[in-house]
Amino acid sequence: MASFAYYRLPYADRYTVMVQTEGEPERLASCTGLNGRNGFVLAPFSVSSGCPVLLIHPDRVEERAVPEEEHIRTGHCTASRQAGGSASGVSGMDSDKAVYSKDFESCRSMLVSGEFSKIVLARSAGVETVDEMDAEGLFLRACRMYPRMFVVLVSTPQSGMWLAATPEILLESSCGTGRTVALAGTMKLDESQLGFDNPPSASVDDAASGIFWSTKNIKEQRYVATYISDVLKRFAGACREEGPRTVRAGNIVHLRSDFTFELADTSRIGSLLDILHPTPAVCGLPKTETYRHIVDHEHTDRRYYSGFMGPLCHDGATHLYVSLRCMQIVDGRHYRLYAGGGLLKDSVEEQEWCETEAKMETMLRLFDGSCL
Ligand SMILES: C=C(O[C@@H]1C=C(C(=O)O)C=C[C@H]1O)C(=O)O
Repeated sequence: MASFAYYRLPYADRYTVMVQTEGEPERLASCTGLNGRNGFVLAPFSVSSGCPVLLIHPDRVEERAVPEEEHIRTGHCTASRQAGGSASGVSGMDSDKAVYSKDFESCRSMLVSGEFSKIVLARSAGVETVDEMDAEGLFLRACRMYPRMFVVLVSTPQSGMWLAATPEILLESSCGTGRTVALAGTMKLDESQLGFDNPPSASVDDAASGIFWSTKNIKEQRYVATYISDVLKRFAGACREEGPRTVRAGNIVHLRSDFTFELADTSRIGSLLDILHPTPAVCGLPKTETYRHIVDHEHTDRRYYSGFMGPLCHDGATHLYVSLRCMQIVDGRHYRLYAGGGLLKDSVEEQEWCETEAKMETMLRLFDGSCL
C-alpha cells in the first residue's frame, strides 16, 4: 500500500500531492531524528512504538489546482454521531459525556490543588455516514470550505488515514527565518459575526467586530505565548513577538500571537521540535506533569491528534502544523473525530464540552457540505 500526503497551505489555490510508492515511511523514535531530514512528517502527541514519528519519503511530487465544488465527488450523505471507543461503536452520546466528565473532574482536582495551572483535555467521537465518502473528495471540500486553514490528507500503513483542517502553525521555516504561533482561547461565532475575517495582512479591531475575550481565554493564551517565548529564548536567535490578535478558524475564533525568529541552523529543526512539542496549546503547564497526566489518565487515545504534520525540508521551506480539527478515516463510512480544550481551575464543564463540539464541527460540516 502506497503512503501519501495531500496538503494545501492557507490561502493557497493549489495543493501538493506527495506519494511514496516504494517501501514504508521511516519510523523515528523521537523528533530529534528529524534533524537534517526531508519528507512529509506525521508525528503523534506522544511517541511510542505503536505510534512513531513517521517520515514519508515521496518518489512522486505533484502540484494541482483546487477544483470548483461541482467537480468534487463526495456523494450525498447524512452523518450520524456515535460515541465510545471505536467508530463502529454503538454506545450513545451519554456514555461519551460520562467519560469526558470523569476526565474533566480528574483535571479539575489537579488545577484546584494548584499542581497544574493549565491542562488540555481531549475527547473523540465516531461518525458513521450513510453513503460511502471519497477521502480525496473530502480533502478538496475542506480546501474549499476552509481557505484560512492548513488542510491535509495523509495515509500510511502505520497510522491509517487522517484528514485535518488546522489553524495552528507549530513551526515554519524558510531562508533562515522561523515562525510559530501561540494559539489558544476559543469562541464560537454567532450568526451576526459570520462575516468576521482577519487575514495576515489586516489588523482588525476586535471591539469594532463585536468580539470580546474573557479573562480566562486571555490568560489561557498568555500561558502558551510565555512558554513559546521561553523556549525560543533558549533555542533560537533574535525573536519578535506580535499580538495577540483574533483569527478565524471555520466557525470559531482564537487568540493568536505570532513569533518570528532567526533559525540559522535548519538542520537542527528536530531538536527544536523535541523541546517545543507539545506546547501548552495541546498539553499543559507544568509540561512534564500535565503530559504524564494526559498519557496515563485521559480516556482518549490521542494517537496522531494533537501531534503535528507537514512538509519538512531542512534546506528549503518547512510547514509543520499542529494536528487539530482532524479525524481518522477508518473506512469510507466510519470516521473518528477529535477535539480538546484548555482547562484552568475555574473552567466550567458544560462550556468546555460545548467548545469541543464546536471544534468537531470543522470536520462534521464536511459531511453536509455547508460552508463556513
Ligand atoms: C486542542 C485544540 O485546540 C487548541 C486549544 C484551544 C483552546 O483551548 O482554546 C484553541 C486552539 C488550539 O490551540 C483542538 O482543536 O482540539
